[in-house]
Amino acid sequence: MSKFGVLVMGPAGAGKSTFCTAMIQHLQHSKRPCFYVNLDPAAEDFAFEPDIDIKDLISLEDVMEEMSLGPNGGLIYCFEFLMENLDFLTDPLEEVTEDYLIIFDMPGQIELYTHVPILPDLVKHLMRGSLNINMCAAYLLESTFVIDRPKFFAGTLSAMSAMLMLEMPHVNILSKMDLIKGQVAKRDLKRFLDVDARLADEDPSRPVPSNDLDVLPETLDNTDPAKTENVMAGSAFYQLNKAVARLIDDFSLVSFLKLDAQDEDSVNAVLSYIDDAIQFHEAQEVKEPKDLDMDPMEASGMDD
Ligand SMILES: Nc1nc2c(ncn2[C@@H]2O[C@H](COP(=O)(O)OP(=O)(O)OP(=O)(O)O)[C@@H](O)[C@H]2O)c(=O)[nH]1
Repeated sequence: MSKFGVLVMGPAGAGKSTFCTAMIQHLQHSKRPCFYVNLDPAAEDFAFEPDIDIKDLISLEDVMEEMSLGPNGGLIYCFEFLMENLDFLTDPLEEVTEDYLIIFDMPGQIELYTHVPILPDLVKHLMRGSLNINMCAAYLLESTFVIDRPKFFAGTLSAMSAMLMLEMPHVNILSKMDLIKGQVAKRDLKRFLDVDARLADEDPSRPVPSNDLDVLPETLDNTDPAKTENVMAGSAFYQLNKAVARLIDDFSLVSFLKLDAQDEDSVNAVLSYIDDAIQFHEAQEVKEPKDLDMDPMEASGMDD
């Protein structure tokens, strides 16, 4: 029997916990069970009480105080401690059935996704060990980053780095779409997302490409003389930006879904992509005849 889960990741403040809350609410409205796992040892004030909370094992505050570590070193220590005490996760997760969506709310320190091998080891344990969880990652970036393109490219690269490191299906998400207000910002977003974005406006569930090489020359604000120097064609900085954009573009590695956590249709659209990535519905369909208490011969059509 498989289990199904999503690892909600992204930089600090990207809207991970808000998205988890919106997903739990939406799943409840749809009468789907979910199991909420908080893996942020610094998180407080949950809208929904987690079913597993890493803070019951170890808290960042205690580690920082007792080990005299800073927030990043403390977080790595907490995850190393979790890896030494995996039963804390495994035992309760063993009980979760295949109709549940397991939501893992992750910390925002980007180091965890890019610098150390802890997360790949944890993901391997969840996906390949006895738990056998079909998982995907949901990587959130703030949509307002699109207006500040160097920030957006950096964010896109960090999403790509997490994708390469974790080797699991990824759903990349532009969060806080409600903040994209005003004609300039909307035009910026639309131009940035180009043709597919216009299609995505018609179908909010359609993923949109992460980048568009045509917008790159405007990557930097040309009203700022200091920055304008960098935009000059041929400058090393410009060429580097262009090469990075082309690399991402050529491999079509990163595309984004749009999310407004306050809009249930938007949450539903993102959830559909997550369900597809983990093949949630296929497993439920297989399960249906058993649920309906059908004769196995009848269910398989062998009595015809
Ligand atoms: N306008 C708007 N604000 C949002 C949205 N999602 C989150 N926020 C706000 O963004 C801030 C950060 O949101 P969180 O959900 O705590 O972000 P996080 O990624 O879990 O943050 P860390 O746990 O610090 O990594 C909060 O003030 C939220 O209210 C959204 O869709 N729209």
